[in-house]
Amino acid sequence: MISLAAEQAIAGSGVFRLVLAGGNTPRALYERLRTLKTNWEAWHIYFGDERCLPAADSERNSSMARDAWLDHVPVPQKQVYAIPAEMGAKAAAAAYAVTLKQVGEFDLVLLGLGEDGHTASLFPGNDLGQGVGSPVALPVFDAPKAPAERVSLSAWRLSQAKQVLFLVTGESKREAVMNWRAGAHIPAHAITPRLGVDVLAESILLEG
Ligand SMILES: O=C1O[C@H](COP(=O)(O)O)[C@@H](O)[C@H](O)[C@H]1O
Repeated sequence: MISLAAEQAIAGSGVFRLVLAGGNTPRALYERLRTLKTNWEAWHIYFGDERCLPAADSERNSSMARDAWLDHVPVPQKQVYAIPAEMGAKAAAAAYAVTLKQVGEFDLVLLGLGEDGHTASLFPGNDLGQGVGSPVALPVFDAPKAPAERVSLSAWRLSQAKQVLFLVTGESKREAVMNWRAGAHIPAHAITPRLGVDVLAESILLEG
């Protein structure tokens, strides 16, 4: 799906605008993408969320993506738009909104799903930035998963995408997926691109 989305976007507009998920789930996929035959010069890489840690901290989502994939392919460095979370959540959210100012619809947004239903760094009970005209990026100070301070694209901005693909792996995510399927308003439910979302669920026994 990623390779097809890239081909179609590059054929249509000359660029492929991809938003990356963080966490552990996408690591294996990112490693596989190292061998993809594509025009890497056309790829523009954004991040759905980031943890407020020093720039090269190994727990950062951007570090994982670089280590697993981006440092191994010739994507121009200036086309990897990391969230400057080392500045602190508020300043980084404002700076990333400026970075995204000239960027229209993303071609593909990759997202994960936490056991509590969070996606990117949009956690249950927090402002998800769902309404039209919500801020592009939200500072988060009380994430229940460490670190507490983070930056997340809003649900509204993540939904400005031609395609959205959730990557979900492991039994521990089953309840969240079942709740989502049953219509529960978990944060993932707030991602509403015009063509809907795709969910790739691996190693999860789904009933019904
Ligand atoms: O903290 C985060 O969690 C979610 C899910 O991560 P996973 O390790 O369970 O796959 C991730 O999508 C998000 O980007 C990340 O910051």
